[in-house]
Amino acid sequence: MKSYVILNAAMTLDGKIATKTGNSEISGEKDLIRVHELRKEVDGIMVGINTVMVDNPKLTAHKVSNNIEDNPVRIIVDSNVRTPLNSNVLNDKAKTIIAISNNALSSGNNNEKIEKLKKHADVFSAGDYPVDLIKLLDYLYENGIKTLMLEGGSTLIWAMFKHHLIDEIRLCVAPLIVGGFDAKTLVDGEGFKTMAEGISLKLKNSYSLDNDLILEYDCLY
Ligand SMILES: NC(=O)c1ccc[n+]([C@@H]2O[C@H](COP(=O)([O-])OP(=O)(O)OC[C@H]3O[C@@H](n4cnc5c(N)ncnc54)[C@H](O)[C@@H]3O)[C@@H](O)[C@H]2O)c1
Ligand SMILES: Nc1nc(=O)c(N)c(NC[C@H](O)[C@H](O)[C@H](O)COP(=O)(O)O)[nH]1
Repeated sequence: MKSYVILNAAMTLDGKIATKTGNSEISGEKDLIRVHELRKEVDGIMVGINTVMVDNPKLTAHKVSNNIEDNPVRIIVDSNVRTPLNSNVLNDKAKTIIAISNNALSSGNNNEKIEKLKKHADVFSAGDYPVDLIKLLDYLYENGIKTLMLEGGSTLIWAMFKHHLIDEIRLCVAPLIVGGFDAKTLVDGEGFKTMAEGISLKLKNSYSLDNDLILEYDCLY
């Protein structure tokens, strides 16, 4: 069994989730409240290591609650043990799991860093390289994370789609165009070769929040 995964993200109308410089303040205030309500509802929240390095997010429900018990378990997918020790995700506001690769664990080069991380987080290893997402989701489910919010970024979102691990999408489309070959889109990675291989979606809800449009889809595999 694996966790039920809800991808939540905000993109510009031209499909970017950050500018070429990594700036990603896209959602309006009402959408951010929606995101934090969702963080409060789910058991876990997962991001890729680049999102931690670029945004230094807290990944708590701090906009809607001060109660630590409302915060989901934070999961960082970090094959090479790059999580900075002063990251907000290592604060004491919620439990954190750092998922690393078996190669990073067995090389011996990261022993000191792993010991330091273990003071603030659980460290779980799966897959030689990169992190084996299927094993990670099994582990999360076995450890009580039945619902998991995926917050990005583009590379991890691709890997999760490739393995058919995303069940639902909640997307904020902001009325903005930023362009840029190097700006991250909702899904990057290697991509499928044909439309036929693409993930089909079923639109189940759509509504406006001020100037933002919220779209909700189920993934059909
Ligand atoms: N607008 C939004 O909703 C939103 C949300 C989150 C992040 N972002 C933006 O996304 C950008 C970061 O995205 P990104 O694509 O560079 O990085 P990412 O956050 O997706 O992290 C990718 C990294 O995760 C690691 N990883 C470990 N195991 C992996 C696996 N099995 N598959 C894939 N990756 C694995 C790799 O080191 C990889 O480079 C930032 O600019 C951030 O601001 C935007
Ligand atoms: N829905 C959404 N709208 C945005 O405009 C935006 N930038 C993100 N991005 C998610 C990403 O993970 C951010 O880093 C956190 O939103 C940082 O916020 P916190 O410190 O965790 O509250 N997500």
